[in-house]
Amino acid sequence: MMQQYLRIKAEHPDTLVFYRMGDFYELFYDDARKAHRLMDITLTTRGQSGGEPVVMAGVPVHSVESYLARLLKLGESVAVAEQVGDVATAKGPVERKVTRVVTPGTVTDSELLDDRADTLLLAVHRHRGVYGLAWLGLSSGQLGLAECAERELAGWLARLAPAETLVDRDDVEKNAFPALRSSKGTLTPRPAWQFDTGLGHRKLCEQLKVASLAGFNAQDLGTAHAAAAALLAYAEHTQGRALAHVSTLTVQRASELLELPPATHRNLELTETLRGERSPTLLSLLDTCRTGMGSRALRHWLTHPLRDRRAAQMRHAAIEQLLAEGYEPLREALRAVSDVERIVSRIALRQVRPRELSGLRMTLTCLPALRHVAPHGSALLDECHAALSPDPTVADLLVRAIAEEPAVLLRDGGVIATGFDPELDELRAIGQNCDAFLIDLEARERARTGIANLRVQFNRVHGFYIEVTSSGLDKVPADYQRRQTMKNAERFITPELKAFEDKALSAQDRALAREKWLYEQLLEQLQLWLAPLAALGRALATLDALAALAERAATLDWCRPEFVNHPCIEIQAGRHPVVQARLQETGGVEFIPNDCRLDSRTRLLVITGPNMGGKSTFMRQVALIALLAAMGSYVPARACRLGPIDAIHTRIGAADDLANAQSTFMMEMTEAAAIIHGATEQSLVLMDEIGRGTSTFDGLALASAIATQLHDRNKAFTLFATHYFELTEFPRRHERALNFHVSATESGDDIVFLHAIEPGPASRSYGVQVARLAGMPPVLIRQARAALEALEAQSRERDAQVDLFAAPAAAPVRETSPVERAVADLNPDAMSPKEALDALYRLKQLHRDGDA
Ligand SMILES: Nc1ncnc2c1ncn2[C@@H]1O[C@H](COP(=O)(O)OP(=O)(O)OP(=O)(O)O)[C@@H](O)[C@H]1O
Repeated sequence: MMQQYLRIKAEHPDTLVFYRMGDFYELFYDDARKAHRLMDITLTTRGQSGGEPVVMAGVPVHSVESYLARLLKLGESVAVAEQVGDVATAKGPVERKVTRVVTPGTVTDSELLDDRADTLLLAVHRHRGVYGLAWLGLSSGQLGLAECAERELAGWLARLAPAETLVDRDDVEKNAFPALRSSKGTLTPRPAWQFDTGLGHRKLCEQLKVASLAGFNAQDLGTAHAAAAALLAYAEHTQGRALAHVSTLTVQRASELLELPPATHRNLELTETLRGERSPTLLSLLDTCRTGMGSRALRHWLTHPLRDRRAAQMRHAAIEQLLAEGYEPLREALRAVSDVERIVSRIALRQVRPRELSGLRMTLTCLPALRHVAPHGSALLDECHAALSPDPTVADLLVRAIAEEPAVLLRDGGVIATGFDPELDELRAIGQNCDAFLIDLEARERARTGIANLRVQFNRVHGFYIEVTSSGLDKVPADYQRRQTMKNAERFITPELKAFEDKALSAQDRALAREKWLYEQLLEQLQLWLAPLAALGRALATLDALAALAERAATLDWCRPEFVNHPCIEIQAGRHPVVQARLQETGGVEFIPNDCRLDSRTRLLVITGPNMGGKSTFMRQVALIALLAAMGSYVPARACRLGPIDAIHTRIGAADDLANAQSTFMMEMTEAAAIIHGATEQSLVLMDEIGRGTSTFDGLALASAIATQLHDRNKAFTLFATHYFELTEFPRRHERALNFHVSATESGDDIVFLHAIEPGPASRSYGVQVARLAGMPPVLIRQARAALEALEAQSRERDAQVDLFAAPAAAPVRETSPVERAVADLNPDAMSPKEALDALYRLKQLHRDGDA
């Protein structure tokens, strides 16, 4: 048996192997030690193999799913080796085979998956500075390809949030992907040869059943094809079969998406709070979907907003229609809907459970009612409607084939409906007639033996038996054979009962085998309907997400944003949706709405004001409104008009990134540098207190240089919050900049925040008052106030004014050397090899002369 185990283990060296032994899955040696460490299951030793005691740990079969879930969460993969041989007839150990490999990126089990987020498997391949990406949602059937530059990789990882990423083993050893280190999913090294462009192209064509990828606009993505080769091979390997439900491909080009760098994802708390929690975030506020499919669609819209605003506009129009016609009946109807998208994938992978099929049946039968309440009248709603009428054959088949309330597992029987298959019905009838036979037998035997309390019974271990208590033992007839002795009774079997037992048990076995076969046939038939069922899943998901957005718009009083083609961000009475919701929950304090107006003449706002005044909240709300509009949602404002936006960049104070050994200041500058390099005239940039991580002079100098750069060169729409009062001079010298401040008033020693954004610079900073509010001891506050007065007096006395915004002196002009001039004169295209060699000698000579 250990030989068999070691053979299986050798095929799965990087994966924990669960080896089925009776009612347990056993892990051996290092796998056992690891399982002990990760899940605290008891280590034991048993027997010896190769002279060493065998270290093992076991997991009960009935609770295996919960252990798998825990291991997947920890990023581990598991190969499950089942007994496939016949226990009764096997000589030596029963044959075992790995029947499934469960990995973080390829699970499809509804119990192991997060309902409300997609689980993606990603493969990344690097070739000549280009990164090829290929990803697969095994439980949704979506396949995607993209290529990007190194600086964009982190953005893609943040957007896709893969559960597992496949990379070339050599690259892992060379530590070639620093961006992957900060990605949360599991990193799985794969052999280099699996990342092959030609192989990938072929595999993609086979998968999609096409001769060329041109139809998907994916022809020219060689590096991504190489990633796809590894991706598809791994997915098929873990599923043990082809992926019938993966029939289409999306190519995503970064230039088509509104760019949301990882810092923006984090700072705006889109799907996770800064502390890594799921709520309160923008998504948790938005997601009132009735189904997991709807939640996943909504998350996708939020993390993949498109620059082209047509898709968003179609969603806006659908929401308007839902608001006009009523969305509640539709949301009610969606409660009865199962996760069709995942069920369809599991049908394709032939892993679908009986209860999932009865869920699908329920969904299909309630579709007419759902169609009735789903509003028409917008392009997107009409498109969804069209997918809500799948061929009735599927529903009919499921009604006939699957029992009203099927068992959880096929192996328990009771899955196929009565009346579907005459042979199964007959086998079942034998089992059901059992009761009548036993009652009859009991009566006959009592009469024959005269033992009044004789009982005919059954248990799983001993089968059928006749039980006679001690008082009746002397009346037991000769044809009774003893089966078991109890404390106060004996159990017997008779030839008649034995014959019946054989028939009943074999009928039961045959019924189970028949059910299994019928179920497989059913799955085979369902393969014909995968495409329309997948379209149904998508339509239901879209309707659910739209209805949730409509509900949010109505409940939270949001408005439909307007898109225009000229550059502008105009928001009237905008609110930060998450802060507003929190204020309402915690004490009924009113959120103060604020306007924002940026256009081609006003591109940068310098925002000053006290700590706690609401600067960060205001800046974030502008970004959230722009993002909500781009994803197709209504927005928290009275009115909103937006020009084209290509990216939202944010630089907002963050904690030290200790994991990557970067100081706060280094992080601050790295992020700011990325913005300076990436922001365009169509980008929205939030800069919150840049420069505060270093000394005052350094910080001020850098902040003013960064503001100048953003204003003069990038020309991005910029909200620039700062505590450096000196920067309020900026707008006087820069025509497209304006000062704004958050208002506050003093009442005695106390400060009252008004949270209103008003034109002009702040008059003072109120830092000491805020410290007092925070509970600093009075003596400390007095000392700080005295020091502040002294500093202010000193600064008034200093008359010299530094010109913070003066253009730097031009870099000194350097004389070019004779070698450089000679190189500039060369024209390699017009040279013969001989001339080129001569030129090389001449250059060498010139260089030598220069040194001399
Ligand atoms: N418009 C508003 N209406 C009501 N309350 C607000 C508003 N804006 C902010 N607040 C409240 O004030 C708190 C502080 O806001 P915020 O963090 O935006 O201040 P800040 O000016 O950026 O402070 P700091 O300079 O210390 O970072 C928020 O948590 C919120 O409770």
